[in-house]
Amino acid sequence: MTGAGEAVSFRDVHLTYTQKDEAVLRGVNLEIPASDFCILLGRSGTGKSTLLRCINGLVAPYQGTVSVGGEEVHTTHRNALRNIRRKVGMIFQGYNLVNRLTVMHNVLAGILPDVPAYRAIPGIFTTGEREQALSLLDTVGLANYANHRADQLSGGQKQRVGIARALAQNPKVILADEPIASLDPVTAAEILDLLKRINERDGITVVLSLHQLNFARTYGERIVALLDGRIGIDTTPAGLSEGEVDRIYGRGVEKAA
Ligand SMILES: Nc1ncnc2c1ncn2[C@@H]1O[C@H](COP(=O)(O)OP(=O)(O)OP(=O)(O)O)[C@@H](O)[C@H]1O
Repeated sequence: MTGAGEAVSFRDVHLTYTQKDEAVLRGVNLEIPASDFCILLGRSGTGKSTLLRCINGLVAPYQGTVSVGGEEVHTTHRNALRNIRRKVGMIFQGYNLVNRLTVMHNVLAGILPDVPAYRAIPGIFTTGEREQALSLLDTVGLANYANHRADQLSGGQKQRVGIARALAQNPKVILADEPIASLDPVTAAEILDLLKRINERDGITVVLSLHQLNFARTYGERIVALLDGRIGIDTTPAGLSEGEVDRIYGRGVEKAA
């Protein structure tokens, strides 16, 4: 289990991609306690991916600080960033698997930063590492697919491999950027069930962006939404009123859904 305290913290974070455009994040303050299951909503282009990418240091704010487990992400120390990235697993809408590799090798990719170069480059793994990967494939329900090529899997199965790969790095936090956007509703619910189970079983903090309100309400413990570059809504599923939904998406979305 992760310890008590904040898993992820944003303090007055401002971020821009180009000098000429308005900043995407304009004073984000957000504290996500360890073991939270936090769902991030917001219209397209409001900066959900950007916010998630700040947490593992893929993009950097020009003002403010982001911390993971109390450590600042954007410091000048490369080792600090490397350590934080090991604590933060990421899963993606497009899965980001290596299609020509087996399911097993895709999962083992999660531990590559911890494997010495003489084994990492030729892809040599110990029996213990393979057993651990197989156990994670069992966790995500794909133990029988270890030797299949990744491109032989369905979308839902690919996302399960993505989750197993993230788990392989033994993360404290999992970030999921629209992990169900390409999946049918039944498969999407299965993936969210799996993430929830991992969150509850291992105490891993999960932060995920979604566009589906029904799923946000069913699975979220906490729902936050980006409005005008800030966290404009921070509530629970029960607290997500029609008025709040209108503030996020514009009027009438709930009635149209
Ligand atoms: N690499 C980049 N270079 C320049 N601008 C970018 C870059 N990535 C994102 N942006 C811009 O930053 C803003 C926020 O993008 P972001 O992808 O974070 O939004 P989002 O809320 O995740 O959108 P969606 O729901 O459509 O995935 C958008 O205006 C986008 O065009």
